[in-house]
Amino acid sequence: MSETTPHVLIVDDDPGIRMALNANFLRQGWTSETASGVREALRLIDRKSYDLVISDMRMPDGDGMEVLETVRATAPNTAVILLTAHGSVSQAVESMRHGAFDYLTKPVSFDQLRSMADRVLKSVKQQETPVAEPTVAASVPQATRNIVGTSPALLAALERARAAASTGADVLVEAESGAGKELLARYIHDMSDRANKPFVAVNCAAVPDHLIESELFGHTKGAFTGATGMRTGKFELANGGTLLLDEIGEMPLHLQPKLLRVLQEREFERLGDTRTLHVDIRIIATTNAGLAAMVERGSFRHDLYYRLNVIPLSLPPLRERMQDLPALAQHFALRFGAENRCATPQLAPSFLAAIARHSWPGNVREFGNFMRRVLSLHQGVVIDEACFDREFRPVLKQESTNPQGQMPVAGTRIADLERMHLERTLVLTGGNRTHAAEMLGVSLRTVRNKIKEYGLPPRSYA
Ligand SMILES: Nc1ncnc2c1ncn2[C@@H]1O[C@H](COP(=O)(O)OP(=O)(O)OP(=O)(O)O)[C@@H](O)[C@H]1O
Repeated sequence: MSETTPHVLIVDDDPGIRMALNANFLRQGWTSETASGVREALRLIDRKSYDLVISDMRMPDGDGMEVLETVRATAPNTAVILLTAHGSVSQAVESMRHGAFDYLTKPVSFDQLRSMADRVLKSVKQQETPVAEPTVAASVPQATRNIVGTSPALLAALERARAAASTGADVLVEAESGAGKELLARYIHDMSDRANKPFVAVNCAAVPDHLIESELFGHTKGAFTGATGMRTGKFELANGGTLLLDEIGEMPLHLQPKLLRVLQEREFERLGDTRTLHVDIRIIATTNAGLAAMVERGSFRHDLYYRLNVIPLSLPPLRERMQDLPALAQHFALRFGAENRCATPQLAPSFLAAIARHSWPGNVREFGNFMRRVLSLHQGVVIDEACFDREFRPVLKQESTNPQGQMPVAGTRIADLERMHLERTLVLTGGNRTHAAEMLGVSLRTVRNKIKEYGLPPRSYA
């Protein structure tokens, strides 16, 4: 934010509102400019820098989300307040106001807008100082804005993450699948002094066992059959920044000593090479299985566990922070509107009440998948409880009444067929993933990945 008077851009296709706000801000001694639509606003944002952009949501040539996305991408220190004429989601919007950016429902009084503007600008200023208050208030850096929610449990996790970020120590994030571990890891990176350096993620469960060593450490040409060229490993790629080892519990036992050495010494060799490479990285590992129990069973080395667990962080499952649901619902609705270049779908209070009656065992991933399904299948209408009832399919429960099921009608998407087939198989095997993998003729890893991809609640499956 500039040290002098704030510079504001008002975007509204209604000339009356535009001129009234402009005159009021100018009277307050602010520098104010106006744009009559999205295109003009994007041109101005491209050329000049503003402390604050106040944008109408619906305009003939686009919507305020486009303005917001552009500002987020190009001017992270510019605050955005969106104005909407649609009041049906006031509760969600109120939560959203604290989570992603500020939001006011029209008609707004100038005083109301002015006091929100002051608060937002103050928050930006705090964020620009080196030691900022941990908060998910409006107009904070990109990473924070992506983490939606204001429940005490989430805020406490973010506060701890910020504290961890400032230390530079390695971190172990433990949470259920889909709860937001990777998001939290990115947040730690973005809040740390490595923010401008690479953030490299490796999903240890997704890389086949025989490839993970070269994936991490790289290899020279001819290091093993099939190594036709030199490959730079993820440790090298992350040099200076952060390496995320997602699902660390899946790290093969035989590789764990080598990983321990990198954690301790920050050095390693590429496969097929004798030269020792030194790296400066922060490691963030995540796990959704009880890693401590794996240590007890001997499937994870205790020395590696203690080395990784320098700062343990946990993120509560969604059912323990249900307060975040309205803001998350609104977040997915806004995203749907932006991605599909349509107006942001409206969510009725009855819909918000319906989602709050379920515990979402697959966490934010399951909830996000559900929102995408509802919004895709009910376009152009207010999303209410009836839409919820039609689309909500409690995983397993519905299928378990008739595990054999009937063949779905032609026209069902292949991905839906695959999901249904996987769910049925899991019902038949009593949730045993190993048996399900055998029945389906795929690897256990594939079953795990598909469970994750479709947002099926992991707890249900042994
Ligand atoms: N608080 C949140 N606000 C917005 N989106 C979220 C939030 N938490 C999670 N998500 C979204 O939910 C999805 C799952 O999150 P993420 O991948 O971080 O979870 P995870 O715990 O790492 O999952 P897994 O253990 O399955 O890898 C992502 O699309 C992420 O963007």
